[in-house]
Amino acid sequence: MIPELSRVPGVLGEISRRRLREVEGLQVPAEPVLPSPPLLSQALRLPGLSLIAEVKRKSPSQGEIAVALEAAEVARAYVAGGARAISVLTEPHYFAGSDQDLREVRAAVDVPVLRKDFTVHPVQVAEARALGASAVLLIVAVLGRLTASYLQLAEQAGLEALVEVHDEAELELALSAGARIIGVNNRNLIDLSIDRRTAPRLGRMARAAGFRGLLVAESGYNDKAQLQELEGLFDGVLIGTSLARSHNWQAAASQMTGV
Ligand SMILES: O=P(O)(O)OC[C@@H](O)[C@@H](O)c1c[nH]c2ccccc12
Repeated sequence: MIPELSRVPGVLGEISRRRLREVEGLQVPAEPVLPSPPLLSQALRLPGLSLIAEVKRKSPSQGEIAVALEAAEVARAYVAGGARAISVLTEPHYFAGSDQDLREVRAAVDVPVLRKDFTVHPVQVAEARALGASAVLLIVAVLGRLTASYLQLAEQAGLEALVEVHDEAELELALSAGARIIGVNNRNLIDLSIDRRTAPRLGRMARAAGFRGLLVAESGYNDKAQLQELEGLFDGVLIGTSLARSHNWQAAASQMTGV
């Protein structure tokens, strides 16, 4: 169940290999006492484009975004601004996230919480459940053919999965693995470049291939006008940097949602 990470190039390979070294010795956490969290799919099925707002302190592409932010406070403001789900980065080194951020966000808001991390080991799926996440991120460029196994693992743990793709071959893999929620990342995680044409292109391709599940466009959105081309094709949009960087998180989310 451990992906072959030596074949993953660029920054994505670097982060994933480091993450594996950090998590491989961890014990599977004891069964959570937390009640079942709300479903990400339900939030995405609401009418219009659902905003998944991300708690993000820094990133390899942007450097420092909002290093001092308080996760629960930001998440509450996002929800007040109309976000229908919260994404919490828990990778510690490149993104300055933590498991504690996720716990605090879970306790602070009622909407579904996505554990945004580089899933490279089964223990992370069990951990996500124990932390109160509704869903985990599965990056096809990292997991390759193991994507289907991790999807199963997530389902067994009572979690949904956002299956992330960036090109045609990854989309095909996600579809054949049986993904129900597909995220199309506009950012190339190997060289970190952004191309906002990626999401509409792969989104249309997924629908043309008969995909009836949920579609999320990810990365690189700075204002509401840029969301227009997603309407009617995507169910959700994942926004981090431009929201986290703003000085009024509620107003920034609200500007995107119209709430
Ligand atoms: O900050 P942005 O450009 O709004 O992007 C958010 C989110 O899509 C991005 O954080 C992301 C998408 N896929 C990832 C995988 C790992 C880490 C981070 C990500």
